[in-house]
Order: sequence, then structure tokens, then C-alpha cells
Amino acid sequence: MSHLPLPLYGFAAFFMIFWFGTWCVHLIAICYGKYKLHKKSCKLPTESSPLPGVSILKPLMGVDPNLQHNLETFFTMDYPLYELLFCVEDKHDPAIKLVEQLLDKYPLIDAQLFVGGSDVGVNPKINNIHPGYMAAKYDFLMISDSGIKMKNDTLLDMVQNMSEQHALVHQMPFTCDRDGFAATFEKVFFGTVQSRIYLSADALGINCHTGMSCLLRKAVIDQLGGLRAFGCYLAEDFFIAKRVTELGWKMRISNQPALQNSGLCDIGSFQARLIRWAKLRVAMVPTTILLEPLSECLVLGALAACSASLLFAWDPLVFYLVHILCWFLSDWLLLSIVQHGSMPFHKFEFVIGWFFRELSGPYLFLHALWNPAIRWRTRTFKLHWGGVAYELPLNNTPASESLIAPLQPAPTLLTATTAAAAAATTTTTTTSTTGAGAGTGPLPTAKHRLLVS
Ligand SMILES: CCCCCCCC/C=C\CCCCCCCC(=O)N[C@@H](CO[C@@H]1OC[C@@H](O)[C@H](O)[C@H]1O)[C@H](O)/C=C/CCCCCCCCCCCCC
Ligand SMILES: O=c1ccn([C@@H]2O[C@H](COP(=O)(O)OP(=O)(O)O)[C@@H](O)[C@H]2O)c(=O)[nH]1
Repeated sequence: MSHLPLPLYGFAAFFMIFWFGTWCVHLIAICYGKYKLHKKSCKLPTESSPLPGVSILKPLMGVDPNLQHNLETFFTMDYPLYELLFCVEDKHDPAIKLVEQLLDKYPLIDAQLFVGGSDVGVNPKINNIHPGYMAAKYDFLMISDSGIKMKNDTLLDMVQNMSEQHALVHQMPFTCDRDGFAATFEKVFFGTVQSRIYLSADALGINCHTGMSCLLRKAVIDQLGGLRAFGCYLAEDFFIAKRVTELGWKMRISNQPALQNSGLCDIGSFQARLIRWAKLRVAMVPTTILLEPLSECLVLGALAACSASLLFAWDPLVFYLVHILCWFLSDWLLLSIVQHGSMPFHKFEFVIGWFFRELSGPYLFLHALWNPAIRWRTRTFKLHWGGVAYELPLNNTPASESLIAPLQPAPTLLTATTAAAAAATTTTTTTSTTGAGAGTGPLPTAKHRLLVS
């Protein structure tokens, strides 16, 4: 041992400490997940402190087989005061017709549709929801991506997590139970590697905000310059959380994880999504270039096994196998906590899904580093270090990114009335009710609820 160069011992000691730290992260995630998730809040509204109104922004782009069902869950929530602000950028998007049908089906729910988006920055999601944000009338703002499904009490849960010190409550991303291996893979990713980081980061007060379902204090966002102030970033979620906490406000996750329920679920698109997210993280938090690969089970296990062999003369193979087994069991435990019920797949499928995730993780990360161009739906972007984005011209889309299948509008769904209403660039305001279940009288037909900007 003594003839080996000294720096090698330094590296070995570093990897052993990192390995130990990672197991602490496992432990924190399991304990915090058990404590925090699926807990029913006992804080009930009183006459002196009624539940606040919430303006819900729904950015939509294209239609998938579950969209109608997912959107419908927003019309049937048990919450006394909210408005739904659906936002669609393209006037030919078939999502318009779907929203109109829902507006007709639920005339007592306070809901509007905004078509045309805005041009306040590079981020197409921000551009899409900005008209809805400008029209929002309540003190609380919820941003909820198109693939999110709500339980009856999800909004209540989020509002009850918003204390006097909090300005941001977000849902930890998770998935609905769906059939097929791609759905298993998604659940394994969100319920293991992602939950581990998300839960421990929230427990330790580290910004890990993913903005697919979040509740914000509108006054705080207004104070920060409005949503337009975040239009220059693609990862608006990360920067919203950063600025909000810099003002002294707190953020935290809600008790219910977010139920992603997109009707399009395939391995290729999901991997492309993970690659896109990794590119964002690398640009925003450059230390992830080192931290992410190092925190992968197979990579860290190999490094720790060599280090343990060097430092303590332990058998590296036995160390490696025990490390993988313990990691696997700990991931199963964490996934069970996040799922909070029976698993939609057999244990054997979990084994396959887990190994597939562990083997593909480092590869996807390298892929993200290799090609910095970011394809998001119909557009391609690049990021400056720090996270400021710029859009690339359409013909500059790299071929390697073509595995992404953007949600393409199906033009056949568009009716003549919708097209005519959308083509007329006049602005028509909707008749609004005062909250869920509190409306009066018949409302105009859906086509009059179209706001074209
Ligand atoms: C000793 C242990 C060290 C641990 C090292 C941690 C390594 C991290 C490993 C895995 C990463 C897990 C991923 C966490 C979830 C992030 C998901 C994500 O990338 N989301 C981004 C994109 O979201 C979409 O963006 C567009 C928007 O319009 C959509 O609505 C969004 O859904 C999002 O932008 C990123 C947010 C947070 C990034 C945080 C990066 C820091 C991670 C390091 C945290 C370390 C915690 C260590 C705990 C002890
Ligand atoms: O050009 C775009 C891309 C996305 N979105 C919306 O932004 C949200 C998140 O998009 P996506 O699911 O593609 O992002 P991810 O969760 O994969 O990061 C969804 O509600 C989309 O409808 C949008 O309005 N315009």
C-alpha cells in the first residue's frame, strides 16, 4: 500500500466521504418522505380566516389522449374559490376545442380561455401563460402544466401548506399509475432518484423547485417584476424559487406529490425529457456536472469499492454487490413511501425498470453534456452559463434531438366556428362566476370565451 502515490489516498478518502454522504441523503429522503408525504393537514378554514382565492394558469399545447380527463379534474375540485385560466398560444391548436367543450360542460365554474400568448421573453411556457397572469384576479397563483391530474383535495393541500412565511408551495413530481414499461420507467425515475434529491433538498432548504405544479403569492411575483421577469430563462421554475427565497420568503413541498398523467408515454420521449432537464441543470448549477454522475449508484459504488479496497483492504466485489443491493432496497422503500399504496407493477418489473434506470442514467447525462442544444416541443434553444436562454432558428435543430416527439396539433379537430373566432383578432371578455359551484344563470357559448391577443 505504501508505494502508491499519496493523491490516490486523497481521492479514495474523498470518495468514501461522498459515499457516506450519499447514504445520509438516502436516509433523509426516506425519513422526510415518511413524515411529510400524504399527511392530511388538520388546519381547517374558519369564518375569520377563510380559504383564499386561487387563479390557476394552465398552459396548453396540443392534445393527448388523457388531456380531457386531466383538465376535467380541475373543474371538479373541492375548493370554494378559484378561477381557471387556460392559455393556448396557437389559434389552430386542437386544445382550444377541448377547453371550449369543458367550458360548456361546466358553466358554473369560473374559467376563461386565452389564445395567442404574448412575447415577453424566450420561454414559450411563460409567453403562453402571460395573458392569463395579467388577468388573474386572486392573491394566489397556481401554475399547473397540461399533464397534471388533480385529486379533489390537492389544491386544498397546497393552500394549507402556504403559511405566513411561505410564498411558494410546489408538488414533488410523481406519476399516475399507467400501463406499460415506459410508465414503470417513469414511476421508477420519479419515485427513486428524483424523490431522493427532491425530498432531501426540501428537508435541507435547497432549491430543487420543478414548476409543473406550484402555488405562488401573486404579490411576491408582481414585486419581482411579474412573470415576464422570468421569460429569459427556460427553467423559470428554478429562478422563481431563487428570487422568492432571496426576498426572505420560504418555500416547501406540499403533502401530495404531483400526478403527471400524460396520455403519451414512451421511453424515447421520456429520455429526451430527462436529457433536456439535465441540460438545464448543468447550465444553472454547473456543479451538477460532477455531482450527478458521482451520485449514480453504479458509478459511486464502483469508486467506493475501489477506495474501500485501497484504504481498508476490503473485497471490492463484495463491497460493490452489497452496495447495489442496499441501494436497490432503499429505492424500493422510498418508492413505496411516495406511491403510498399498491404498486401498479410486479416486483420483477421494478427490478427491470430499476436496472434500466440505473444503467441509462449516466448515459443520458453524458448525452446531455455532449449536445447542448435544447429541443422543447416545437422549438430549439441554447443556454448561456447561468441559465439565460436564446432560441435557435428552426433549421438549426440537431438531428440527434429528433427522438423527441412534440405534441402535434391534429388540425382535423378544429371546427369552423372556432377557427373563425380565433381568426378574428378582437378581444372578447368572458362572463365569470364567483367561484366553483357559485355561478348564476346561463353563460355565453364557448366561442365567446375566447380571448385572442
Ligand atoms: C452527497 C450527495 C450529493 C447529491 C448530488 C445530487 C445530484 C443530483 C442527481 C439527480 C438529479 C435529480 C433531479 C432533481 C429534479 C430536477 C428536475 C429538473 O431538472 N427540472 C427542471 C425542468 O423542469 C421543467 O422546466 C421547464 C418548466 O417549464 C417545466 O414546467 C418544468 O417542469 C427544473 O428547471 C429544475 C429545477 C431544479 C434544479 C435543481 C438542481 C440542483 C440539484 C442538486 C441538489 C442537490 C441536493 C442535495 C441534497 C443533499
Ligand atoms: O412551447 C411550449 C412548451 C410547453 N408549454 C407548456 O409548458 C408546460 C410544460 O411543458 P412540457 O410538459 O413539455 O415540459 P416538461 O414538463 O417536459 O419540462 C405544458 O403545460 C405545456 O403545454 C407551452 O405552453 N409552450
